[in-house]
Amino acid sequence: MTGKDIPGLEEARDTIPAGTKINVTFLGNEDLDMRVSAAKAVADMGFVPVPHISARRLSSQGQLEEFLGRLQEVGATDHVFAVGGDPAEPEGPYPDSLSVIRSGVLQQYGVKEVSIAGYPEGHPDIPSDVLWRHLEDKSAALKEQGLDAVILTQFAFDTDPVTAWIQAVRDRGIDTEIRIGTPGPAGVKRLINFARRFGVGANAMIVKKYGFSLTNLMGTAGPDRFVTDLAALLAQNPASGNVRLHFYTFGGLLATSKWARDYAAARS
Ligand SMILES: NC(=O)C1=CN([C@@H]2O[C@H](COP(=O)(O)OP(=O)(O)OC[C@H]3O[C@@H](n4cnc5c(N)ncnc54)[C@H](O)[C@@H]3O)[C@@H](O)[C@H]2O)C=CC1
Ligand SMILES: Nc1nc(=O)c2c([nH]1)NC[C@@H]1CN(c3ccc(C(=O)N[C@@H](CCC(=O)O)C(=O)O)cc3)CN21
Repeated sequence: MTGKDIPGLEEARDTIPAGTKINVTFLGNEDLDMRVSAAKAVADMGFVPVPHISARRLSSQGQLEEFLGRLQEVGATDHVFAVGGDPAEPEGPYPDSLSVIRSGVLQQYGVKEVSIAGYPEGHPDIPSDVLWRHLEDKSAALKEQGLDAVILTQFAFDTDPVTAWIQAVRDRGIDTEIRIGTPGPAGVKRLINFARRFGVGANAMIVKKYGFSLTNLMGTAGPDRFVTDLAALLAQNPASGNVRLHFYTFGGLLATSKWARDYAAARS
């Protein structure tokens, strides 16, 4: 959820299982108060907040500590997502999430588990060898610091790069839990726009397999086939290890939570 989504969370709360992790983004158009209020709302409703920390958006160590201090007051520091951040140039002392992890500041505010980003299709502005080196270095740094790690991926519409990437992570000896970024049901136009913005593959072939068409932007699309296909592919390969889903709620929290509830119910 974003800092603006507290009403959406209230609307969806009865549809989300207690204890569900809910991430709170660190967007440039939101401020500290909004991020802390959203994390507090998540905790107050019986869910587990995972606030995002965007390294390149931090102007100083003081700002990082102020954010973590405020989050700790509302019981929202057990889990965080440490990510680089989209600014082309760092706004302060942290050029990447590795430098936030290595600062040692996280533990001082009660952080126990850190999720880090994964890119099954790479990143438009970061070379692939740099991404892999940072994934390995972050995994090692978290181990050294005694912090639990989770890898949370960019969303995708195509299961092929996702399964190949999971294999590549395991081949590097990284056995961390992986959460595959999965778009919750949302308007097709919105899905395509977000995919473009973040460099996620969405050509005609990919989206046809996923379940929508580039020539009809009117409807909505959910991850039914994506999740069903992914589950089947992972079941064929036990070396995939611990792989779960992370939903991006581009179409709102309620639409995603209803989708997940109904999908699970249909299979139980
Ligand atoms: N996967 C997700 O859900 C999200 C991803 N992102 C974006 O993904 C990007 C990378 O994040 P991480 O994997 O945590 O990287 P990272 O912090 O581990 O950094 C890896 C390397 O990429 C460089 N780098 C990081 N962000 C950059 C940028 N915006 N432009 C140019 N170089 C950059 C760093 O200097 C470093 O060398 C960032 O742009 C981040 O904002 C942001 C929010 C959510
Ligand atoms: N490279 C990268 N940077 C990101 O910031 C990012 C990713 N990848 N991958 C997906 C996640 C999810 N993100 C987001 C970002 C914005 C909204 C959102 O609802 N933004 C609006 C509405 C704007 C719109 O409609 O375009 C807002 O009110 O801020 C949701 C998820 C950001 N994320």
